Amino acid sequence: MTTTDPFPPPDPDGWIPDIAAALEAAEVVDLDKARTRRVDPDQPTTNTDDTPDGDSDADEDAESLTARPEQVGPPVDPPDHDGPRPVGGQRRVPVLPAWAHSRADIVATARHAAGNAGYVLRFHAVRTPKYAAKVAVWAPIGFLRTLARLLRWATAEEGNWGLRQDAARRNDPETWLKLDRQRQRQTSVRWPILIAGSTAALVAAAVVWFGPTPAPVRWLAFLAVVVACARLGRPADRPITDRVSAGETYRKLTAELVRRALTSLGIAGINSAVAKNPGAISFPVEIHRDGPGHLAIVDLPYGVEAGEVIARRGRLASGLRLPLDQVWPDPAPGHTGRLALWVGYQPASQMRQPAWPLIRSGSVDVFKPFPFATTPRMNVVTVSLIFRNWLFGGQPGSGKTFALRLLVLAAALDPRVEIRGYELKGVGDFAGTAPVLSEYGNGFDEDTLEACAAMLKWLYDECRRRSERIAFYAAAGEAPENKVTPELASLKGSGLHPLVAFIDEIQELFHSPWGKEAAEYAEKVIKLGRALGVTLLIGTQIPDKDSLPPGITRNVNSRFCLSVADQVANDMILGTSMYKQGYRATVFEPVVEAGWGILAGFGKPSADRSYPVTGPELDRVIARAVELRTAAGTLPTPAEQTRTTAPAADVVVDVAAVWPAGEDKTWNETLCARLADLRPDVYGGWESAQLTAALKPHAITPVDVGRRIDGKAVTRRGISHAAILAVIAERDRKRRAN
Ligand SMILES: Nc1ncnc2c1ncn2[C@@H]1O[C@H](COP(=O)(O)OP(=O)(O)OP(=O)(O)O)[C@@H](O)[C@H]1O
Repeated sequence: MTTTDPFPPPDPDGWIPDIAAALEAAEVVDLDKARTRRVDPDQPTTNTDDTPDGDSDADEDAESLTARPEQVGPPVDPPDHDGPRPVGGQRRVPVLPAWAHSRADIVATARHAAGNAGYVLRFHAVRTPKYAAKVAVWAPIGFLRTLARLLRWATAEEGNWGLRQDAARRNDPETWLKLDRQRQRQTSVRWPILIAGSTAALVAAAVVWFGPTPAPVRWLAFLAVVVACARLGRPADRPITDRVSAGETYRKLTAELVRRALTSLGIAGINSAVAKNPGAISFPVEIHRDGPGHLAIVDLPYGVEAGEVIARRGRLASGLRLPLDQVWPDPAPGHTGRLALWVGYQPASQMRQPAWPLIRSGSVDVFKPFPFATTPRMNVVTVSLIFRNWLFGGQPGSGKTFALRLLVLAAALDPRVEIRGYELKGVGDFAGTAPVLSEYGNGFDEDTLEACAAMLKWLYDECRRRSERIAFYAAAGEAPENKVTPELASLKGSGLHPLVAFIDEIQELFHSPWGKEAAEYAEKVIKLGRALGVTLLIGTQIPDKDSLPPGITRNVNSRFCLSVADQVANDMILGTSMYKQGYRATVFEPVVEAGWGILAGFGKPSADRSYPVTGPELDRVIARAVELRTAAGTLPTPAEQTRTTAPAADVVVDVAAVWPAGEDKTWNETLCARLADLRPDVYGGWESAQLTAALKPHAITPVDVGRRIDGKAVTRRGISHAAILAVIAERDRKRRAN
């Protein structure tokens, strides 16, 4: 049966039903025929429109099924006003509206309102000259028009004059005289009122203008009068201000919009169910405001899983006509066919993320959760370090180093935690945290890689030592479950204080000659260390099986997958079939959406953005961590600290940076002087021999460079530009190959 809906679907762009079009489309219904056509309420409605993606939101609107006895939840689109609704039935309206449920929600709503107000203000501010011109033209007209109206009112001729003329035409002097007397009576009252009113207005104006009124008040009053005159003088169809036609790219989430988007996904289960029964997609709760956006809880047709929709997030966003990062589908609690679709007021990339709450104050207890990221709704996501191992994966520029470093900063704020780590990229991303690190290495030279592998072996030995200690305390009844407890972690001399070790860009290690052995130790540490207070944090940009052995990926219990290029990388980091289930970090763009990733291991996986802490903020956190550790007596002294490489100076890159333009060979001493200017703390006082020694590990050999000085030929030690460029090119090639 095909029925003609007299009311077409709302205009998808404006969401205002086109009433004229609806009236045109209306047809006269023969009631008798319509009654015989009426469906047996117990029979499912059939639809001959068998195109799965047909114009379903026009013909198959569950909300218009008034004849159906089945009640599919409460109304899905609440009215725009927040007026009282009847209480009773099966569901009670929450006492507080959804936007007032938490401080974060209130702040988000207020921020959204303030953002809108700001937009309107800016909109009008740039048009001020245009408004001023309009006011200048219309104000005198309005003034004269008002004057004429007042005079007309005082003479009381309006209406009366016409009636008197009529009486005169009918030769009815009695009526004429009566009307004239009435006019005279009215004018005798109105003229004094007008004269007194005008005088009072003039006096008030003079007082305001010439009196002791502050200048801003005076000008405001003048402006108010002028604008009022302009309003009275403007043509009825020409407002002074322009209409604010469009603000942000936000549109209210409605059931119709959700239904259209879901039916456009091409999921056979949804389309066939909706074709048979338009109420197959239902909304158990009203669509409501939730933080800085709207939330729709959707019950999908029987047999369709929320994961199937989540996996098609891009198509869903297309169906909603919104940017991808404004549309956040998630599985909802209840059953697997329940979807929580949250649509933000703005794309997430345009929302301002609050600062990490621990930058200014506070410490961390690694046995308790601490803030790590925010959700698209700007809710805080907390994570923990103890009894966990972490894997961070993502392509270059996805923000994995920042995310990993955030955990190191959190660990630094718990003075009990011993921290050791290596960054194998060699750019000094962790150099700022060095004061609190017991062991630190930076670089991808052989010494650093060997030291990093040695740290993993040391961690494994430490795990063995710790397991003996745990056995001892368990026997004494102090380690229930044979795990480190907060008491044991705090007990000086227990040897069971929390230990956090990090390795960023670990693929460099696994590809090195120490890779095989290191992978074995890493896997053992991950398996053994968890209960013993040893936490390993790993970051990698190449999650294939050579760069990240499966034994490691299988055993880590906390994962943060930032932007990745493909399904394989996604599932290597998050675990098998996560991509299929709809957890796809491929949707994030590197750099643009840096810091966004799928966090798994803390309940339901979710898309979150880690807090970026860098520069002075990072220094601030480390300064506080140093204070805490000094007070607790756990700050590693320089003598205790192991440093395998000079921090954060890559001599090859630095030589390339200071190379004199246009020269293909240059003296070492020229370079040393320039290097000292670039980084006085690292290269200050370097001489030619030192530079030669520093470049030797990179296979850059010195050459003799001849110059003419004061007419004499002088030959000294130098370097060829080509050698430097070759080393850099080789590094780039290796990185790309990785
Ligand atoms: N949570 C975040 N929020 C906003 N911007 C971020 C965030 N994390 C990182 N960024 C930005 O992304 C840039 C790259 O971050 P990061 O160095 O952590 O990436 P990466 O994945 O380690 O890349 P690479 O492997 O190239 O070093 C940073 O310089 C920073 O500007």
